[in-house]
Amino acid sequence: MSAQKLNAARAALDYVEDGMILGLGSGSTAAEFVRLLGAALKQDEIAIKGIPTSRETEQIAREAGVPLIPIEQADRIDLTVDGADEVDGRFRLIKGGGACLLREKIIADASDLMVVIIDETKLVESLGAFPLPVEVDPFGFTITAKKVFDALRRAGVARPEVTLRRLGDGLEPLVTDGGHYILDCACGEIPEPELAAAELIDIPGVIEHGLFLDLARVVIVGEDDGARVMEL
Ligand SMILES: O=C(CO)[C@H](O)[C@H](O)COP(=O)(O)O
Repeated sequence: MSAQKLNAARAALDYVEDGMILGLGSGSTAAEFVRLLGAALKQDEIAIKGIPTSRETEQIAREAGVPLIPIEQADRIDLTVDGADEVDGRFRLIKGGGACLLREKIIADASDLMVVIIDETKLVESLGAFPLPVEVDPFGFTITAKKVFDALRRAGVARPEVTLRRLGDGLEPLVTDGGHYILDCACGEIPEPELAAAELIDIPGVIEHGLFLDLARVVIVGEDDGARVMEL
């Protein structure tokens, strides 16, 4: 775990208050937050209820002693703390490097506040160097992949490359917690993220995409010896 990720995760604890329902993000930075949260709950006299964004985070939360509730028991979520693959100056994000984007977006969208925790490498001038993950139904995914390519072209991406994400052995497709596939879309740059988002979500086989627009209100950038908190 890098010091920057750890420092970002630690700074996010300041946003946690007694009685909150918390969305627990996925990925290595969010996992660190969950572990620190578990340790803080043992020390402080506060109680929270967590809702994990992935099976992996659920496991980490259980090991850390963070109490969990099923999402169906919450009609709203106070705060979500999650990582990101890229963050631009308008707090627009690419997420889904860990293939958890659907649950992450459902939970972020249901939250009063989304706090994003990242290291300095995730800050970008414009989105798209990190391949955009698009979660699709396995049925007809080759047709959906062509439609995704066309949609990205219409959104101004010059030469998108759309690749099915596979497991480490390179043979089997990766299957998400929700039973879907991931298409990784190398774009280089996404000139108009809002247009790309609108085009992608219009495709029948697309379940969700990794562009998180107008969701994050706080970005905490971990540095080597602390953290910088930015609020919109
Ligand atoms: O979107 C995600 C998972 O779907 C993660 O938040 C993202 O990939 C960042 O991960 P890490 O903190 O390990 O760099």
